[in-house]
Amino acid sequence: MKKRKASSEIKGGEVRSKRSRSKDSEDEDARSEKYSVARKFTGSCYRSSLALWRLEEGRAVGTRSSYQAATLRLNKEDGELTIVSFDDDAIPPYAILSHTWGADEEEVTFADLKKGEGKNKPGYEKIRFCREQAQHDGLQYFWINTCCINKANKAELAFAIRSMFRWYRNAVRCYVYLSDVSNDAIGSSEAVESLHWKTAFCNSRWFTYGWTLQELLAPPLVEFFSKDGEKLGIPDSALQGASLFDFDVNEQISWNEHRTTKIPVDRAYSLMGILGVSLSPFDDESPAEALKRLTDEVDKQNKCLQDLRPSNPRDDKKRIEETKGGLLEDAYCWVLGNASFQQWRNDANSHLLWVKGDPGKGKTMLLCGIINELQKAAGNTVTISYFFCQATDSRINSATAVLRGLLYMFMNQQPSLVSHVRKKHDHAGKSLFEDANAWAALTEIFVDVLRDPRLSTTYLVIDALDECVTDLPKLLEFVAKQSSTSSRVKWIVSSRNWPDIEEQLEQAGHKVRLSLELNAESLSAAVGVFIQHKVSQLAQQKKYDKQTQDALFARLTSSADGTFLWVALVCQDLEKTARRNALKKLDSFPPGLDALYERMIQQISVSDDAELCKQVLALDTLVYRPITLGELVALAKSLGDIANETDLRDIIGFCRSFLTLREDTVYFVHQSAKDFLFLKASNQVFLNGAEEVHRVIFINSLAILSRTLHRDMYRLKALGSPVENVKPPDTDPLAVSRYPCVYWIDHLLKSSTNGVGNLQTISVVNEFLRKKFLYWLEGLSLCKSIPKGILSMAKLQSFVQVC
Ligand SMILES: Nc1ncnc2c1ncn2[C@@H]1O[C@H](COP(=O)(O)OP(=O)(O)OP(=O)(O)O)[C@@H](O)[C@H]1O
Repeated sequence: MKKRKASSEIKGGEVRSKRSRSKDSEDEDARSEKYSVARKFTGSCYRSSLALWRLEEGRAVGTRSSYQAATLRLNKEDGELTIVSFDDDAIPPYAILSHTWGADEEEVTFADLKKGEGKNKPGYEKIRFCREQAQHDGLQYFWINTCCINKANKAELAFAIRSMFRWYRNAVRCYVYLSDVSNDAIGSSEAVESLHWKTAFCNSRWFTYGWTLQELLAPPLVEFFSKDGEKLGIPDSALQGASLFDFDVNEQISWNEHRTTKIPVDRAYSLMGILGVSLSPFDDESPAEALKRLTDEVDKQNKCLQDLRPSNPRDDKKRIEETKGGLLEDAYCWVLGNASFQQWRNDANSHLLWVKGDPGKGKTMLLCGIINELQKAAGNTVTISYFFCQATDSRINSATAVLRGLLYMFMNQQPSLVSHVRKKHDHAGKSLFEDANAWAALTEIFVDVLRDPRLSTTYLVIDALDECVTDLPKLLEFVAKQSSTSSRVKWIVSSRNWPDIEEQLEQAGHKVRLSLELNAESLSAAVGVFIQHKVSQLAQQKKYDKQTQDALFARLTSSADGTFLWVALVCQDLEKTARRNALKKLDSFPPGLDALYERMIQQISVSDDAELCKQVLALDTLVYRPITLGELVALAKSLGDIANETDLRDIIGFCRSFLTLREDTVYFVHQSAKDFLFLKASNQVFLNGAEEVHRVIFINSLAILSRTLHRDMYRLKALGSPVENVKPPDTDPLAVSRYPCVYWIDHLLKSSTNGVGNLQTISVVNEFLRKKFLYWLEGLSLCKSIPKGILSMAKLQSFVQVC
């Protein structure tokens, strides 16, 4: 194999590769060498990505390992520049310079500084500018690509190219030095002056360079300066805010379309950081090949992220806030001044905050507010990963789902961390996150991420631990252990006052507890704000007079007992009550959440549709995920006389104190409503026991599946079509079969007392499997639920064996 000879240097954001490799060298060769370089990096890049040297006037001192970039420090005492080394996880705040390069001989290089030379070069002006600006901004450290990378060291150079986006992103400030924009017009009228620099600004070379795009996009704060060091008035807000993940890949690539790089292929490489992927430059690669390699890598990365996330926690947060009626800042901001919260936030030794309280006390909304506040305070200089468990949604009610969601959010904010997931995902694919070993794999990845020095200060938030239905003990053990290990990571979890949770979180060191019951005064004031908001909303909507408003306010205040949900449920009921009956109705709401639910079930019990309502409530309480109206109609067929969706909508309307419809899917208004029915009203809802309802769902499921499953349901024709590429037909033949397909075995197992089935049941199952087994597998695959199906089959096998 030929030895590859390549050298490159970074130029004003340009990577210049002096490629001396013969044309006929094979890719294989390049790849193998590239990987050997890449392997060398892994050792070092985790240890120290931004190493610093010490420089004194004209002379460098100190030690420095290979391929570490240098950052300059201004000595306060003598005003001299020093270069100092830091480990990656201990880098102090620094400024970074973005600029375009002048001629080679004009720039001050790393070698110049090492020899104590370069002060007479024109490029020293930038160093002087950056030093003064950083000093002005109270920053002792700054980084400039001309002189902080030893370009003679290939490994260091390649490492720098791959790390550049991160270095720009982690800088506290980025100064864009426009050497072709001057303030000559100063002294002219304000309008002329403004017009002058704005024209020069728009025409600046800086905007046409490929590499400067990432220098514009990555940093949290970008400021523009003329060559005279005058700050130009570009509003910071225009350059801040949206995460690059919010943009489509093609759109991001198009941003670079009109930019140039000295070496054409570098236009593709300059997109690496922006697109969040890492490639080592190949010799003799054409721009088209590089772009193809880049987009292939982005595709792999996207596939990995798609497989990783059970749902997007950011969307879940938005949905939860919306369905709970919108987040009121004044109803959660009390927590910011709370002593326990402040201790957790400010004390470096407090790593875990446990927010605990009874149902409906506002924990979920409080955590939504805390996330917003942390984001506001820290911007994108910290990583905030959060997850909202919801027992009613099987995608987000397990310990593995929590880790997947948190990891997904990490990757979203720090794409370089994806490498930890890719290591395993590239081999195993999606099953990595779903098979029997998923927990082991995910915890391993998670620990690697938490140990990665590139991870910035991090907040991890998990809401509603009590709604983690599968493997909660494992999750608690993991949280307790991990929250005690890393000082850069702070955790917040919330749950109801469950002794099991308390017991396991007890194991965590450095924890702080925030009990809502023990903060009754603050909570009561917050509920007061909420009541005020709800009363004025209702008054507007129902046109209440002053007397009704006052009576409503007084009644809600006296009975709420610090429970937001009680207020929300009463107001929801009043929305459906005629204005003239409001005061009368008001007196009928008992204080306390359970009493309120009890009254609501009583009301349903005396209505004309009592039986149907209870059957729907019973069925909805026992299904494993929220089901659509269509699925409900199909599953409820033999429960009563519900003939169609319109009837069903009416029934759900009667059950509105417990159920709500969103985009044709039936949800519980709140987890506590479902818990109440299951735990405290089971004798009213499950007239013949919960097993009987499970049995009906199981029987109906098999009937639906026997009717709808057949060969090639989506008419794919070709065998082996990847399920990711399959789109359901307009009229989906599986529309009502999805739920039964995935969950029929769960209902079968729950329909028998002590897990033992009778012979009649076994023969029904036998008949179904004999006739439909392969079609069922096809259905599971189209529902993307093969892993769940396999686990269910194992359970079925054990069940059949004991019969
Ligand atoms: N800050 C807030 N802004 C607006 N509404 C709020 C706020 N806090 C609570 N609420 C209202 O109170 C209801 C209950 O709040 P939330 O769901 O957060 O309680 P919880 O303590 O998480 O309950 P559970 O433990 O039973 O899940 C919400 O549906 C919402 O209507």
